[in-house]
Amino acid sequence: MESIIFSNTIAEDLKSYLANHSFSKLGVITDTNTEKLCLPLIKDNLPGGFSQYSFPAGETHKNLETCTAIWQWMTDEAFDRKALIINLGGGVTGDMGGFCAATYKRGVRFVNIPTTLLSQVDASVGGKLGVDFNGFKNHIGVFAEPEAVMISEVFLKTLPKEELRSGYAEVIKHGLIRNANYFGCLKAEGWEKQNWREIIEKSVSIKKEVVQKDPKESGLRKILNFGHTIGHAFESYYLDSDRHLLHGEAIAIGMICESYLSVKKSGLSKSELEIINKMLMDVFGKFDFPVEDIPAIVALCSQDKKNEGKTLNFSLLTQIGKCEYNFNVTVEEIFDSFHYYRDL
Ligand SMILES: NC(=O)c1ccc[n+]([C@@H]2O[C@H](COP(=O)([O-])OP(=O)(O)OC[C@H]3O[C@@H](n4cnc5c(N)ncnc54)[C@H](O)[C@@H]3O)[C@@H](O)[C@H]2O)c1
Ligand SMILES: O=C(O)C(=O)C[C@@H](O)[C@H](O)[C@H](O)COP(=O)(O)O
Ligand SMILES: [Zn+2]
Repeated sequence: MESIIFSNTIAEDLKSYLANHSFSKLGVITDTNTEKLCLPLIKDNLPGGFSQYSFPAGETHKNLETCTAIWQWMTDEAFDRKALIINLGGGVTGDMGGFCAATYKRGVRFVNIPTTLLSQVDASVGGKLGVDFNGFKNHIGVFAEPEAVMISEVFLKTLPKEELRSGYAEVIKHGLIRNANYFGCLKAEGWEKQNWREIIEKSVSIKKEVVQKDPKESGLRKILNFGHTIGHAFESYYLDSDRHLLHGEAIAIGMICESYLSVKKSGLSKSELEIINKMLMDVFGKFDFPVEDIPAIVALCSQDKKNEGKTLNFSLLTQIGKCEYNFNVTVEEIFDSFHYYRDL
């Protein structure tokens, strides 16, 4: 598994990391925001002559077209197999930059420097890399580990509040699936004022523990996907619309719908469902969407990676802090969960 370095002095720590690792060329991948806001924090400590590529920020650019541009840049820069790539950005940069590195000339090494809360607590750990394809989330990708992940809260200073909140959805997920005490300590009111260092370290330890036991998601790792079967469907469906949802916002909707399904299918109590709903509604509010959209959103669930054949497999809660996987859910039950959410 990759080494994860928590750093209060990211520029110095990166400099010494690079001094201790040999590479033929250094490439830095950013998006347009992290180029402006994050690269200046480390740039002076990078070796002269590094090459940089920036793609337009946002999920709509997490696709094969952007990968082609990145692979072209690597080719133009004559990166060989001893090159090292640094992915400096959020989950989109980490997933896509990592995917490009892991496939270029069958794989060059890469280091992730996650700059959003979401990517620090979740996306940069566990080696899931990839891009969206024809409306399906992370449909094309590989598992490959970065050489190292360097996490620093300094980047969070410039992060917009809604992006911080998006990351908080994955934090809530970690408590719900694996640690009831952790969930109990998470704030709803005043959620934006927290000890992020403690939260990042706790979430990373939960994610690492699960991934170490099942790196390629043959079983247990599916619990990290709680809220995502339905959440991804919402995220994809509204990607190009004025109802656009951030990843965590979509997962928050997914976690409410899937907690409702957990009452029906995996024994979650109604009282715990209400606790979960209150937490998520207090933090995220209610997402309004037309009833006519429901069939198309439900249809997107059919491409979820946990499914086997036509069987829709969900990861569901048995209680707060415990999640199990491979629950077969019918299309009608998914419809019910959407109506439940709308009626809250
Ligand atoms: N691989 C995994 O295990 C995993 C886990 C969770 C999510 N994901 C993926 O991660 C993506 C979501 O990640 P994300 O929320 O980080 O999205 P993102 O990478 O799009 O970043 C969110 C926004 O914040 C900006 N930004 C990044 N760092 C900043 C900073 N320090 N200051 C100001 N702005 C900054 C970005 O430019 C972008 O506009 C989704 O594609 C999701 O599927 C992957
Ligand atoms: O690491 C995992 O495993 C996860 O499922 C973490 C999720 O938060 C993340 O969004 C992941 O990218 C989803 O993966 P996918 O296999 O459903 O595309
Ligand atoms: Zn996620």
